[in-house]
Amino acid sequence: MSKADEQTVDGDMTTPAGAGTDEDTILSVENVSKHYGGVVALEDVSLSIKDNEVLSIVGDNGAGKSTFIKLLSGVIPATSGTFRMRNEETGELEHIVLDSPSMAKRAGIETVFQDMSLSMQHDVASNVFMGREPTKGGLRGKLLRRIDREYMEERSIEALDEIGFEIDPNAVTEELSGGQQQAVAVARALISDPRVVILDEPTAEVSVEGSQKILDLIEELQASGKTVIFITHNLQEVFDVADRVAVLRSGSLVAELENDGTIDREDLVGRMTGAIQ
Ligand SMILES: Nc1ncnc2c1ncn2[C@@H]1O[C@H](COP(=O)(O)OP(=O)(O)OP(=O)(O)O)[C@@H](O)[C@H]1O
Repeated sequence: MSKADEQTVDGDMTTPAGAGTDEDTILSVENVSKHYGGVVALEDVSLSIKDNEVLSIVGDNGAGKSTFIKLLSGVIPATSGTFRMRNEETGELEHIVLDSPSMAKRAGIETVFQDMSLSMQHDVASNVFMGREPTKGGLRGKLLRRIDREYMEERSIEALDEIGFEIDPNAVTEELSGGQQQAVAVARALISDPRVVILDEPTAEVSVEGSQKILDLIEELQASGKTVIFITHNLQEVFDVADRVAVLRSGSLVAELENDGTIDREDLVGRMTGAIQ
């Protein structure tokens, strides 16, 4: 059953999913623009991302989707605008600076880019922990600390199991299917227990079967309390798993729609192309 159907059947009609008040917001994007020289990639985008929702970002080629997630993941700085994130302790939305990937990670935002940035010749456990290898040993500085391979393998199995995949931690990554590789990339993102997970076209290079597993994985992430931002060109996937849809066109946010069964595919396409203003 698609998300829209579920909400039509089971939804609380008094508070439509994602209807959102400020208290629901986990990440607030405020008047954000990105210009590359004279090219306007994003212009004055404001969007509240709700805690624990699956938000899909759609738009035609060049609409600004990649730019938007590069800003959220600290890969490129915004030209102007503000980001605020809910502080878990105080409950307040607090200004965050997203000037580098490590700052985004520190804020609790992890991104799985379309290329997944996996090291294909290395095994699964090495990829899950890439750059964050746990160590053990090192008695009063006399022994060198060494990588805790046993822990890496155990934790990789667990992390993959949590998202519904059973993959040998010693398997060479290039020998996995596209869907399994995507799962390894997601498991790596989850190792630091982020609050917001961004998936950039996770099904683009994956078989139909694999795509369904990725959609299930998105639902698992949501069930485990994560907020998911999901970029796709496949509108059926949007209808299946998104709570809300944000439409970008020529760098502007032109629509925010609840996936409550009322979105008309042609209307959505029209908003993406500009046929509907
Ligand atoms: N590094 C860059 N330098 C100059 N212009 C850029 C750069 N990156 C993106 N742009 C421009 O910014 C605009 C938005 O591009 P972006 O890649 O964010 O769109 P997109 O929605 O992700 O497109 P696609 O679906 O094709 O990936 C486009 O006009 C693009 O040509």
